[in-house]
Amino acid sequence: MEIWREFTFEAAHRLPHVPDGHKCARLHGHSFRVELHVRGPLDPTLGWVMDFADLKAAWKPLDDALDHRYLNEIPGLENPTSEVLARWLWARLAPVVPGLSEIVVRETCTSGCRYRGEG
Ligand SMILES: Nc1nc2c(c(=O)[nH]1)N=C([C@H](O)[C@H](O)COP(=O)(O)OP(=O)(O)OP(=O)(O)O)CN2
Ligand SMILES: [Zn+2]
Repeated sequence: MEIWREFTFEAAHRLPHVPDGHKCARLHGHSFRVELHVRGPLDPTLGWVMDFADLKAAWKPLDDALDHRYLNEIPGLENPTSEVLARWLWARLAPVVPGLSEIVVRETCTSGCRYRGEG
């Protein structure tokens, strides 16, 4: 079974490697949305895969690191695309969230990235 919890944070970024004239080279901000998915067996007594509160606790240090920040200044996020951010989050969350199966990063309502720990 799989559960998920969604988190949001506000941050600014710019994409330094886009072609000349690309709008994303300019400093701008997003209300980022992040889904953390966890896959595992249903505990027969507790009736859950994992307490949603445990996901919230795992997210807290990431929120502290990202919310109301300029992402480009954060080590590892010098080119803060959704893809780079998803991989950056995975590296920090996989060691502390057993069964982490997927991270979804949404920059806007219509675009985002789904990452399952592959290359
Ligand atoms: N593969 C990726 N492409 C783009 C990323 C990204 O992270 N990965 N990021 C951006 C920009 O950050 C941009 O802010 C978001 O892109 P886009 O969806 O194009 O933004 P809009 O909502 O403004 O889209 P419109 O259709 O132009 O309204 C760009 N590409
Ligand atoms: Zn952007």
